[in-house]
Amino acid sequence: MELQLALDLVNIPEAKAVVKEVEAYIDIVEIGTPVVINEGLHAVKAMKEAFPHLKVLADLKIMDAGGYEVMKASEAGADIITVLGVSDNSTIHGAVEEARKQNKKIMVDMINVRNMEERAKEIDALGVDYICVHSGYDHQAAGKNSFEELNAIKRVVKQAKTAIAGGIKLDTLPEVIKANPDLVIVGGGITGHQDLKFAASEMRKLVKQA
Ligand SMILES: O=C(CO)[C@H](O)[C@H](O)COP(=O)(O)O
Repeated sequence: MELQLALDLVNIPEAKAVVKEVEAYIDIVEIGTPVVINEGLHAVKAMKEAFPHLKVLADLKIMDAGGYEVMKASEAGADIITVLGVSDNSTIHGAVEEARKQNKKIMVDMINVRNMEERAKEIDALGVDYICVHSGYDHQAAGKNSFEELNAIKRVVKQAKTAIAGGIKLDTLPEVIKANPDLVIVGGGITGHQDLKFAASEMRKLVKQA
């Protein structure tokens, strides 16, 4: 099981400073959607240049023009790029095709997908690398999480790795781990903790024990 740090509410220097503190405990660093909106793909490039040993995920949440967007993120140095599960199959197909050319990976974010099992099965057949259940900030504010959705996709996904994101904290991580995802994505559970190193190292211990 791997641990991904999501960086959402920071600029490029702040993002680098956070990663410097916790780089020993994480497998993947995510340049979150708000960072890409604020800073552009320069943020991906800057992170890859600063931490070439870490995998960098560009959380573009692609909804259209899958091939083109994946090409641009790849040029910036992203190793993994996100596409939305609610997008058209042709978008996901284009993203996967381009990722194969560039030797990159595609993660499909299942945020706001309603027919979770059925859609996860279809997306798995499109050859994506990760399928990620996700309660976004607006759902989290309404007290929701994706723990049940993880069990749902685990029942049907045969090829892709499974991942979960959205409001995971040190105290809820053990429950998440019970469902055995391949990847756990944590943002505020690390960046909002008073001791970043402690939170990241404890999370790593739990994730690697599983
Ligand atoms: O993609 C995101 C929001 O859309 C976040 O990166 C993801 O939810 C992880 O962050 P957190 O653990 O703070 O919820």
